[in-house]
Amino acid sequence: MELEVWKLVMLWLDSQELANLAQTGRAMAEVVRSLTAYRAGDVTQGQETIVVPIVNDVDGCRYPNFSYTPFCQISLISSREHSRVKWGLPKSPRRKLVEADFGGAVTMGSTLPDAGCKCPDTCSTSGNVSGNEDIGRKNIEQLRRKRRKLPRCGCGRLVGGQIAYDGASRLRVLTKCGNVQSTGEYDLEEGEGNCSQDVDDHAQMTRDLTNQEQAVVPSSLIECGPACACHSDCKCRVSQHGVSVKLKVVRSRYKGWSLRANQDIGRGTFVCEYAGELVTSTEARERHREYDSLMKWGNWQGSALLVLREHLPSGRASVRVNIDATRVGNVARFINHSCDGGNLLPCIIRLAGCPIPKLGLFAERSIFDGEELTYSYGAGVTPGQDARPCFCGTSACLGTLPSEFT
Ligand SMILES: C[S@@+](CC[C@H](N)C(=O)[O-])C[C@H]1O[C@@H](n2cnc3c(N)ncnc32)[C@H](O)[C@@H]1O
Repeated sequence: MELEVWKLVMLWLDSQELANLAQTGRAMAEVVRSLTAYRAGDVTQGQETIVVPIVNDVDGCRYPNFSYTPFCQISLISSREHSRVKWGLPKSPRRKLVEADFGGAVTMGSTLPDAGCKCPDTCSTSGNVSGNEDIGRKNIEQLRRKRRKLPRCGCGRLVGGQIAYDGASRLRVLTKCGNVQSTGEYDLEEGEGNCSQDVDDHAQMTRDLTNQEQAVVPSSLIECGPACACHSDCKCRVSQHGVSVKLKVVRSRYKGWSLRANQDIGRGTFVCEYAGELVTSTEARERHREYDSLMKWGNWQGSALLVLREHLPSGRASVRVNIDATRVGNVARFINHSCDGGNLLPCIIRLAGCPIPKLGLFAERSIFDGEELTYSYGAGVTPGQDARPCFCGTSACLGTLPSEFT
């Protein structure tokens, strides 16, 4: 069909016009090449402080089709409109990488005024000592004295009250079997449990939260948020500055795109949050159906629709948040599943004054430069009949990807 049109056009053009047309074609090809290079040079399109390159040594696919957003945004389109939008939402304006706008948007009319801290600049919890301050035992007394002058802050804590971050802003890691491993810092405030006490508390807490021994048990923590008085540089806002480590998006042979470390990453380091469109559960179900049918039709790499459920100790879900990063999302949308739980630890993060929790992804162990970043899409989820094959390649591989219709 196209060939016939081309012949028809050529019949109407004289040689000069043909030459002009060829020149225009070359110029347009150049523009397309530079746009492709720009897109492939940084998947974030300049919206993170760190450039994330795209590498493909496998096939001709230059870059993935989606629009980048550093933080979750509320979806303004219905599922019917959504199915007509092929290439994400209109690009969001360049943003300052502090999450005030996200917090502001979702807390409209529902800000919890008393939930935040009143710290003047940066918060004072024992885990939030500046990374430059070397906390040797001999300095503890000195720091204690310094702290007494500052207001005590309730932010930067795990569920249960333990300090969430160490002095270098690393999560005090909760492992897959549910133990906290201290990263070696000291708790400084009087009346606080020591590290071994934390281990016991967390082991108990995670036993309460799940019956599945090997499940990844997301920890839950609270950071300073829109209701707090402290500055955006506060040490209790670790997850609010976008991607924090060097990453790259790499094409893989069997799993489509994947996310890899582009530097060594220390255990407990915040890698990124899972950002995308926040959608209602009805909308999420409609999109799930749409993605399933797209999958049946062809060479589509799959959805990045994540359902975050927070459970009460009884096991009953208390909060459900649907984040769809398929058309609009951040680097987390490239993270593939691993049946052994992978090297990332999902952690529910609440910002003070913001009722919608988000999902942070932390290094569960030391990760080496070039290693693929993975986590489990759903431990204990029984795959349905048309579950897709899993290529995680681990000895724990169950053969199919976890998926459930919720
Ligand atoms: C959130 S996306 C991950 C990025 C995706 N690979 C891409 O190219 O955009 C989830 C999709 O990736 C693919 N995927 C993820 N983990 C996989 C695995 N272990 N084996 C096979 N495919 C996988 C599936 O198609 C899944 O629906």
